[in-house]
Amino acid sequence: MFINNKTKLEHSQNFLHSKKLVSELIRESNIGNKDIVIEIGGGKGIITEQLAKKCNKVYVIEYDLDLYENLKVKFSNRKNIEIIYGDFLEFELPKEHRYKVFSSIPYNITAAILSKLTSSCNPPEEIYIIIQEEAARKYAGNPYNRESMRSLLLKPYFDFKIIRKLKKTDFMPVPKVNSVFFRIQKRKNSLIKQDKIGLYYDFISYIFSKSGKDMKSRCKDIFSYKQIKRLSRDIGFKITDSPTYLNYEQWLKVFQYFIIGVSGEKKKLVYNSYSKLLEEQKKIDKIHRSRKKVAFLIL
Ligand SMILES: C[S@@+](CC[C@H](N)C(=O)[O-])C[C@H]1O[C@@H](n2cnc3c(N)ncnc32)[C@H](O)[C@@H]1O
Repeated sequence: MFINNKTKLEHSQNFLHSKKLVSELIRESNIGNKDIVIEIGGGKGIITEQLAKKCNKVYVIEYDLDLYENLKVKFSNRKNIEIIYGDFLEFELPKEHRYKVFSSIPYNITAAILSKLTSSCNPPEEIYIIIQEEAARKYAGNPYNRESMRSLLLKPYFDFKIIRKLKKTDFMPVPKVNSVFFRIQKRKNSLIKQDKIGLYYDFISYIFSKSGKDMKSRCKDIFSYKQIKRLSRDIGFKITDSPTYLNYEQWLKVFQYFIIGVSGEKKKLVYNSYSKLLEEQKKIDKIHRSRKKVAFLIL
């Protein structure tokens, strides 16, 4: 009994209980009858059931053995539902096919799930997730929150939208935190040209990894005082603002200026900043996750 409770807590299980709500959420998405959809954590199948009526095929990955076995039985006669046992984080995403994700995700692995999906070489066309409100705001940045390094690194490729807020009582057991229905949509074309995207990643990582609280101190090695003063006037920020005060559009303008107005020597200062950041992140992830590798192939 004790072991069961512990397992359930680790798997972050707050279940939706209203079929009406689930069908509204699916209606608010762009899931259609041609779509192949991955559901992370099927739980008791409340989303799976209705997704399968709307789309071509649903692949459900469930990490709780009891829930997995119940789902297998419940959907044994449904040809367009495939239930897979395992950890989504060890699951191999489709390499070529178009697909979407629809899921009420386990909140304890939000960052790992979103990092896996958005950094894939073939990311989902659309990700519809129920997620903790605070996390959604951080990912989306402006206009829901101030921008973060994460939102600025993702925005060239993805568009974010909080579709609606949910009530705590929409879940059983009732969670302590607020939740939202959130959409991450892959852009048809990146907002930054392919040959400049590496430099943009390095540039943003450099500024956000630098010490100093404001734009003036973080940019001092790449822009002269005169340049940062002019940029602040033209783009509309204060040199004493924190980098998170500038929105994505303003950052694009600062980056454009960095491309044309800064010497090659100064550009070199930002090189490899993104890969250094990833290395540090990897070290942190290694500490957090020492899971056994189980790979699943789908599609
Ligand atoms: C918040 S519940 C949502 C369940 C159900 N879809 C619903 O809406 O009621 C999250 C589900 O993800 C499962 N889960 C937790 N960690 C997982 C992982 N690493 N991989 C796959 N499923 C996981 C849990 O067992 C649980 O069923």
